[in-house]
Amino acid sequence: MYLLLDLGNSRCKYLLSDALPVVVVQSSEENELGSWDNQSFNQDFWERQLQRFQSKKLSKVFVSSVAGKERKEWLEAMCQQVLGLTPLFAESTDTYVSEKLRRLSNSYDSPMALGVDRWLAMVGAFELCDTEFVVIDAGTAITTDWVSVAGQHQGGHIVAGGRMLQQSLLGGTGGIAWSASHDGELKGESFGVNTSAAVALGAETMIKGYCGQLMKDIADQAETKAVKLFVTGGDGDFIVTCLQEAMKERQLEYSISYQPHLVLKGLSYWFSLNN
Ligand SMILES: Nc1ncnc2c1ncn2[C@@H]1O[C@H](COP(=O)(O)OP(=O)(O)OP(=O)(O)O)[C@@H](O)[C@H]1O
Ligand SMILES: CC(C)(CO)[C@@H](O)C(=O)NCCC(=O)O
Ligand SMILES: [K+]
Repeated sequence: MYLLLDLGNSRCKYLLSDALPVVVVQSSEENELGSWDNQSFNQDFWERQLQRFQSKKLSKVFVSSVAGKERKEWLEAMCQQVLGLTPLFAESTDTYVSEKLRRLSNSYDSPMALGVDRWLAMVGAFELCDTEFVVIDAGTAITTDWVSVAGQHQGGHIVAGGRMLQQSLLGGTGGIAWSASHDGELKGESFGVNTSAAVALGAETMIKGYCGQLMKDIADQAETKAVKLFVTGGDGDFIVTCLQEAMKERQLEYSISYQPHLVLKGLSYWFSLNN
């Protein structure tokens, strides 16, 4: 069995699979899919999470991690201790060659500086279509990446996600935190009439505005009309709604594909084909 881990900023997603690459990432007789909250990387908690894989006859552990070097070393030591295996970490590379021998090219001058979750999500999407595409990963951060028909990464965005937008306000201003602590339920429809609602609805509006501008920029700059939009991440469902609204306003008809496990899918291809 292979254990694939997508270690995000707040959650860790895993897939147990008996074969690589994983074409359809879902729970089945052969595959087990799940996730846990990072719990601030509490040692005991993580040991318990990994212990559940001790009975699975693992041969390899493959990891996508956006954490720093120290955290990777910590995870490596824990996998060695609990599972008796040294995990292999995926990296952003200059080029990825697909199953159909098409090339996906990283646009960064230092390819490894591109977040590996972004690269793997692009790899996952690249294996799903041979058109121009955009990947939006709405997790702790929202990242957007645009890839041409020829597989050239055209660049992207990194934006604070919904929860982070709200937390930065609560953390950065004493008055807002105090007022929010005096709120009960969220009150207001699209405009909040207490602090928590004002902050939450403000964050939603920011994200809606971002999606609207993104659709405008894609419509203006895309090479083709057959752009495919791939959406993933914990807030993916909200992003899908926002993109649909934005497309309706502009009479655009791009297809949207919600792929909750795009990073795990990309991780399985990256290790299966290019390593
Ligand atoms: N149970 C949950 N725990 C934490 N966040 C959640 C949960 N359910 C939905 N979310 C939303 O998902 C977002 C986090 O997304 P995701 O689960 O993709 O996290 P992540 O993998 O840590 O993020 P990233 O991919 O940016 O590292 C949060 O902004 C939050 O709004
Ligand atoms: C932006 C995040 C944090 C999103 O998870 C991750 O992709 C990352 O650490 N990226 C490195 C910076 C970059 O992609 O340019
Ligand atoms: K993300």
